[in-house]
Amino acid sequence: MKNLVVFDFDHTLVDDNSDTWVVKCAPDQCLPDWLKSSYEKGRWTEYMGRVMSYLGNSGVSGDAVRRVMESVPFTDGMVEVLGFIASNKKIIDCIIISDSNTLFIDWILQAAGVKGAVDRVFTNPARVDHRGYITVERYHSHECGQCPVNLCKSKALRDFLQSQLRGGVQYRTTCYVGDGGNDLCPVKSLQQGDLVMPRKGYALERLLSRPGPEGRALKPRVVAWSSGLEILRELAAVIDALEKRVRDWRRSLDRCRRGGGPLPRPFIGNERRSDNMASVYLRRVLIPESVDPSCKKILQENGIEVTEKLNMSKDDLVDEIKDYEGLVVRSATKVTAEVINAAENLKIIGRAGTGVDNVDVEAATKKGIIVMNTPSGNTLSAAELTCALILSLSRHIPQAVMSMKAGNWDRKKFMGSELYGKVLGIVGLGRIGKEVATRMQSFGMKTIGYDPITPPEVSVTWGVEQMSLEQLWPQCDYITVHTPLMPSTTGLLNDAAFAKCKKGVRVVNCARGGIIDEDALLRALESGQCEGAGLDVFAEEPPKNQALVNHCNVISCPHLGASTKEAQTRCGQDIALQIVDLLKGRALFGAVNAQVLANSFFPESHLWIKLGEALSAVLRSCNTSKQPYAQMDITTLGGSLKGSTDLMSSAALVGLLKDGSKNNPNLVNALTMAEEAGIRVNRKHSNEGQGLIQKACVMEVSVNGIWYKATGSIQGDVPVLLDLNGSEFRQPVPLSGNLLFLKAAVTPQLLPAITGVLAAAGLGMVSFSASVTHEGDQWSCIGLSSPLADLGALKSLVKEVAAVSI
Ligand SMILES: NC(=O)C1=CN([C@@H]2O[C@H](COP(=O)(O)OP(=O)(O)OC[C@H]3O[C@@H](n4cnc5c(N)ncnc54)[C@H](O)[C@@H]3O)[C@@H](O)[C@H]2O)C=CC1
Ligand SMILES: O=C(O)C(=O)COP(=O)(O)O
Repeated sequence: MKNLVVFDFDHTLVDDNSDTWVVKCAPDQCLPDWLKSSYEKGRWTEYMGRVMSYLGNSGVSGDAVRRVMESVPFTDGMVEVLGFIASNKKIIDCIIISDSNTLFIDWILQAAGVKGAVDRVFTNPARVDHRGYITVERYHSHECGQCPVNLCKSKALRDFLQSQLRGGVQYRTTCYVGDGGNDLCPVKSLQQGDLVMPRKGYALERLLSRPGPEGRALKPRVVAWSSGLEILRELAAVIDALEKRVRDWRRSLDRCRRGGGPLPRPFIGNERRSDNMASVYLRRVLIPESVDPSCKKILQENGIEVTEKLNMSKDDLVDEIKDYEGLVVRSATKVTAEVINAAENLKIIGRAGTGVDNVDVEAATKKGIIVMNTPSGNTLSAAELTCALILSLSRHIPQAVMSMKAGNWDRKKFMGSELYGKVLGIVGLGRIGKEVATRMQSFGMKTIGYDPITPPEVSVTWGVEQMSLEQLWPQCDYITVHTPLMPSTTGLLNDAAFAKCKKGVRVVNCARGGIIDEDALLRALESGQCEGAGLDVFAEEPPKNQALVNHCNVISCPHLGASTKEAQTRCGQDIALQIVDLLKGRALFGAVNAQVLANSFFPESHLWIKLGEALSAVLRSCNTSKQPYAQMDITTLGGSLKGSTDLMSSAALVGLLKDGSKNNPNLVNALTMAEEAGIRVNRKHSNEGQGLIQKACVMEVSVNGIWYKATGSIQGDVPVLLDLNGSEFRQPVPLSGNLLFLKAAVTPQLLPAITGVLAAAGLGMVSFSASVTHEGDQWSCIGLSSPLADLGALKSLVKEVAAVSI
């Protein structure tokens, strides 16, 4: 039996509203007032029709709209969720029911390469008409009094379920993931055993948590989510439950075979784990600091041996790490290049938290070790501590507490100032920066900020106006930093920046020591340019130099941003589950250095990885000079390989670099190793398949100015060669086994002479393919029962010979 996942689109799969995103195409990126005010409640599709006509009339082409739509951001973790669904298609069907339109959804899914996860989309039909304008129509008419006129999601879902039932498909569990008020109607029709996943902080969650009938009468289980990881976990649990059923069923079958029980009913389900190349073997994990116990428990429940050894010195860690395939740390453990290079077996470094500045990610990548963190587990706790420090600075709470404990009652000394109406500058508008902004706005603070990546039109939707740092410094009463520690953020707030600030500015650092230059801060505090600082983090932890900590206007904490029960539980669980998901080949979440692996969880991707490796093995064998490679060009062809170019390039490099390199190349380090070996890598995708071949990979390598080229594809479950060095194989050559490639002018004597050599070596011919003749020569590929050890005897018969075992 299958499971069904139903997604809303806007603010669920994507982190914005695709219909309002389209305004970015409009002249000056805004719509005229007459158009905006023409919206009538419940008649959104008609309004969108007018918006699209307006865009058409303004000269905005369908292609221009498509380009803008392709930039709509996916919600955190949703691409991974879709990847997971795509790799479990045998047991998960997935549909989208949305008030957007067919064009937008299609473009956005296609651009992210996740369309394969979705079986059906129920939304307003849209098309580009003969004028090049986009037109949108209502999805259907319905009689539900509670939904907008164009779409009742409940009816769409009911109709789909009924038509599936007619086709013999009944779902075991339906999981509905949504955010908005119009998701309430379908959710009410779900049954016991189903699951509703409302997005945290959005209308659906509020409606479901009301004490009224909506919340109470609901039959399905409700689990709120804020990132795709939580959805992934629920879906993974559904699959685990299914796998348990498979195990139980097998046991019953065994019993029956031994004559001990009735024949169990046939079981239909996905008994095969996705066998992609990202699956990693992990037996032992070391935890050298205090990580929530749930981490150890989850890892152990999944058959991993866990050793906790706290307070290890650097040398102890260098000694100890050799025996482990996994390492889980927080911020105190410094995972230096020395530690990494001593870690002979290490495959994963898990950071139960956000910042990875304590891990030498570059050294890990070079060694092919995956580094992953739990990016959202402690966001709220860090944001709350930041707010607490801002409040404490404004009212001198810590100093007043200390004074009272010393027996004083000093009301004058601790005169504060209100936050209301003050300006808070937020440098770094990522997860934590955003949460700080929305919380401090409730105190009436004006929030301004700077972030080189977060678009101003996005931050403005949560009340933060962006500007340059030059403009920001002089306006702020308070400044808080929320960037990672990197060369570009080290000393971001330094003497020069303090000089530009308002006299009496107060600063908070809950991100990383060093983002605010500590010496400059002390000077600013002493001169009165800075009136107070709230510090949770220090350049050196614990700080040996106590000058800042001891300053009367500094309030400080020993790196407590993530130290809440909730954050620790989330981070501990998240990192363990992420490791388990990776081991089981389900999904890759939170990797900071192995994004290329994320695509390896899509169906068929393991075959494409195999093809990349096989093509490079063929080309490697052609390079008889054994000179180093200067360049590799990879082109993927065909729409469905869009998004797989990087993965295929890394796979091809793995194949190319395997020869003669000391380090083991893998998908994580292939690109870095190629760079080190001086190989220029060019990656390209073209949506056009070549001739009849709709999906293919073309790989070319150059050695000493000579180019070798192979084109391959997948047929059934097998990588095949279509073309070698310009000679086309009309009958594709399966790339497996012991293969002999020969280039020669076609003569009647050639084949008997070759078979004679093979027979003399005691080898049988398993297969034979020949290319079309190219410039008088033909490439042949002979499959052999065993590898031919000595190619010498063939060299006198042919122009080129290469042997490879795949
Ligand atoms: N005190 C504590 O216990 C905790 C500290 N942290 C620290 O907070 C940092 C931020 O965490 P998140 O918000 O989750 O990360 P995030 O990745 O969501 O946001 C960081 C933002 O900084 C921006 N940024 C990068 N360079 C910048 C620059 N030069 N100027 C301005 N902005 C820049 C990025 O574009 C990004 O939007 C982490 O890197 C970590 O070091 C995180 C959790 C707990
Ligand atoms: O997650 C982060 O970046 C933090 O700074 C939290 O560090 P911790 O896990 O508390 O050592």
